[in-house]
Amino acid sequence: MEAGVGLALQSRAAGFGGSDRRRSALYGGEGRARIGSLRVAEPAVAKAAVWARGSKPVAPLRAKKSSGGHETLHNSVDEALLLKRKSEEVLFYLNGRCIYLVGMMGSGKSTVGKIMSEVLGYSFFDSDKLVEQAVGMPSVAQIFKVHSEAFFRDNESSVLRDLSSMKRLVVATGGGAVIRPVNWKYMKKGLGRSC
Ligand SMILES: Nc1ncnc2c1ncn2[C@@H]1O[C@H](COP(=O)(O)OP(=O)(O)O)[C@@H](O)[C@H]1O
Ligand SMILES: O=C(O)C1=C[C@@H](OP(=O)(O)O)[C@@H](O)[C@H](O)C1
Repeated sequence: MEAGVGLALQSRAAGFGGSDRRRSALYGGEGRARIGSLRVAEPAVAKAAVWARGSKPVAPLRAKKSSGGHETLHNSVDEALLLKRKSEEVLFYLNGRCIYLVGMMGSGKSTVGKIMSEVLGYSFFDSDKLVEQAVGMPSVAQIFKVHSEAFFRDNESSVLRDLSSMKRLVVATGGGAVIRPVNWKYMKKGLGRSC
């Protein structure tokens, strides 16, 4: 998810898309990312100018040598703040539509989802937790162990089906949810529901 945030930022810097009005609102007209500051570990990035909101570009930031020898870029930006600003920016366009976060295990879906849901005034659901509650077991690992992965996946699909009829949700899916095509059907149905 960190890379995802970075990508989001890169796409912001490169011109995120959308109307000119929207882009100028996001980037202050210069077509550049106007962000607070950024704390992100990006592989092998030598230098970057970070445009601080409301000021001239700050001096290019020197990459720091990390133990692995790769240069990484660390800035002092609060990703949570960045996510909050991004959520505020997209809220108008969502019109109550749900947000489904997909990604590898441990990529940050739940962490990011909770932050976004607070800003958006949406309900947050972690599909893993809903499956644990539905099955009455304390963890996904236990479900895998006592029942099976297929049993878990069946319940995961049932949870996503139920969520697909709701609105104003941020849903952090399990890393393996994307394996089943039916889950994509449910997520797309959920995305299509607006206020
Ligand atoms: N942007 C981030 N920067 C650093 N650590 C993060 C970030 N997002 C999540 N984490 C950490 O990574 C781990 C997995 O995050 P989590 O949200 O549970 O991932 P997922 O829901 O995709 O499995 C947690 O320990 C969390 O604190
Ligand atoms: O990738 C996977 O197959 C899984 C990822 C986990 O979700 P997180 O991505 O929330 O860790 C959880 O659904 C289960 O352990 C299966």
